[in-house]
Amino acid sequence: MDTIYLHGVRAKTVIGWYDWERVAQQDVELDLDIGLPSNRASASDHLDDTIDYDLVVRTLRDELAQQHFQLLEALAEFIAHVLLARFGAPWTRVSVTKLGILQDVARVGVTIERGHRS
Ligand SMILES: Nc1nc2c(c(=O)[nH]1)N=C([C@H](O)[C@@H](O)CO)CN2
Repeated sequence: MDTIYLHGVRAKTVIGWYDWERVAQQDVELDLDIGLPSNRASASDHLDDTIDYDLVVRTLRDELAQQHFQLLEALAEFIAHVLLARFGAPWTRVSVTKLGILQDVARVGVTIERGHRS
């Protein structure tokens, strides 16, 4: 399966288990591997035959800015659902990272895989 990757995508959302985290948006970093429904674009050289990664980033930033989550797991699930249901990806691996939220821990995050990879 051919894939698109988008690594190090910054987005803003309300995310956190604790009340103090839910008063403002935080920056999160997304690492996305997105399976493509076909490899048609390799031959056709046409954007309509693939998943537009620019549209993926704009869609996710817009959606996340309007949502709120308690856990990184739920945020990752939401993103995976958008990629599978709205963009037609057959498979995705989604990593979501909080930056500098824990003392002396640079990055903490969650990775999930959804769909089927052929
Ligand atoms: N498995 C998880 N553990 C924790 C999460 C989470 O999203 N998944 N979140 C928190 C807090 O929100 C943390 O970011 C700040 O203390 C704690 N544990």
